[in-house]
Amino acid sequence: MAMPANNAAAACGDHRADSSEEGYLTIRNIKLQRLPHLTDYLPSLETYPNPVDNNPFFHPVSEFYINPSDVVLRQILSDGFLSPGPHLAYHRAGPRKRIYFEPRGVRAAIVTCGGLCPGMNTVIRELVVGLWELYEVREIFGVRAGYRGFYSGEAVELNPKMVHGWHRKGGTVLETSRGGFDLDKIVNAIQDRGFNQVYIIGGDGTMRGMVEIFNEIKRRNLNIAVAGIPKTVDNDVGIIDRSFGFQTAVEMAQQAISAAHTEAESAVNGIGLVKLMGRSTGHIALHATLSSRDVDCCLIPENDFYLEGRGGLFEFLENRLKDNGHAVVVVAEGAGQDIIPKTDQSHVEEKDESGNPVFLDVGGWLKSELKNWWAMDHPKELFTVKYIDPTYMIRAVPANATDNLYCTLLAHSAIHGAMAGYTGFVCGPINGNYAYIPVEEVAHAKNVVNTRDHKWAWVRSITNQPDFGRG
Ligand SMILES: Nc1ncnc2c1ncn2[C@@H]1O[C@H](COP(=O)(O)OP(=O)(O)O)[C@@H](O)[C@H]1O
Ligand SMILES: O=P(O)(O)OC[C@H]1O[C@](O)(COP(=O)(O)O)[C@@H](O)[C@@H]1O
Ligand SMILES: [Mg+2]
Repeated sequence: MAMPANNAAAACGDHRADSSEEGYLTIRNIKLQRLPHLTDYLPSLETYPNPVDNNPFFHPVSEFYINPSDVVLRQILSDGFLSPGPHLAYHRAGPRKRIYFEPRGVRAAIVTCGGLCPGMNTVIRELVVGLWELYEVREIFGVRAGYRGFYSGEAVELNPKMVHGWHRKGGTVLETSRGGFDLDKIVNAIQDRGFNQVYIIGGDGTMRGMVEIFNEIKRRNLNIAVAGIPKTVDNDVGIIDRSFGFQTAVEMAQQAISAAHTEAESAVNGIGLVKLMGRSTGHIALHATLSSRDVDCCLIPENDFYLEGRGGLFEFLENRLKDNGHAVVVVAEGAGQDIIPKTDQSHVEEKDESGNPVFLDVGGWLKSELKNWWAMDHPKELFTVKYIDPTYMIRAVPANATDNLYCTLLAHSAIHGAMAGYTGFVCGPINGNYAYIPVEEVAHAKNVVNTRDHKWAWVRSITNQPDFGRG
């Protein structure tokens, strides 16, 4: 008998559900975020036993399966007096006892979109291996080169043998691209090719596209589950703890900082300047600064800065050079965009194919400003700026061990969710536990550095950098 898997009220017994505000279900002190499910618009879908039941490697015990009423709390820190509840929660990720797809009837498609990020190949590999080994799915396809690949070419058939060593490679074997989002063509192609599970690996832009795909599939009443796996080297996707590949990128960034430090230390009045990725968020710069300890000043898009006068960057560096003889500055690519003088050409904001702003080169500009400043103020003293821009080197690498494990759990969570009939969802860790989150929410939740919290205070206590008038 089919149990409406999404309906936590039914799962918990209706008497325990206190109210059902739109988008949420309040059960006692928990406000559970509603998760889209195929039965929302196809109410009479059949269910099947989970094939993991018969898998000789799992021997599932009763605790193995996740109940529809198992939740992950959004906030684990709260003031008991100020926030007595109800507390926002999401459905917990993991295998369900009954599933909504007959495994041999599944035709899965996997696509990667947007910029590279360490671990993309691991996610693809684990989707293929997980679908094959856990659920006995035999029709798995890789869509080539991003969203446009749905309608512009044939998908590649994948199996565990083919993807065996992919976790050791950087980039994405399926290839990726920006732009090329054509809703009708994409959904027509999904329908024509008979895909009934679509796994989308991408960042904030990709997730906004996924919302449209999911809504269109729903509008057409199609029995197709759409699952998202958030990918962003910038760590700018909200709600989840962090994105996969981010830690690997921070590790790579540290190598650039370490080289800048060596160069600066070995020169008279040496400045090591490192520009790091981070389109409009400074997470990579911040984490690389905190973990390296060699950084004297960290400039991020969330915190405006200025060069001249009291409390400015030049004054700070002057003191640092006097005290230490060298200094290291880390700047995120999106920082300082408002103070870089614009030429007539650069006045027109450039955009990439996906509509993301293309930034002016803050590193190159800062390097020349530093040289001009020193030449003006100390014409007779030696001075060196060594500028390092590792750009793609921090993201075009295989994932480290932690990220590889993380990618595996993400892929398996996505599979379990789609098999359970959930759709229009993204999976990710919240406070260390894997959850399913409606894609609509993830697509609009940006994760920026909070310069008012402890982490930023920690950066300032390590660097002693100025607050640039925010004090
Ligand atoms: N608002 C949007 N609606 C639909 N598709 C979008 C939207 N923004 C981006 N996309 C598509 O998502 C894909 C990846 O977007 P992009 O911003 O380049 O990377 P990321 O997803 O990593 O942020 C591209 O194919 C792009 O056309
Ligand atoms: O040159 P590309 O491939 O467009 O990528 C550059 C951008 O990609 C990023 O790594 C972010 O990419 P996503 O938005 O795809 O995650 C930024 O840090 C950087 O500005
Ligand atoms: Mg993005």
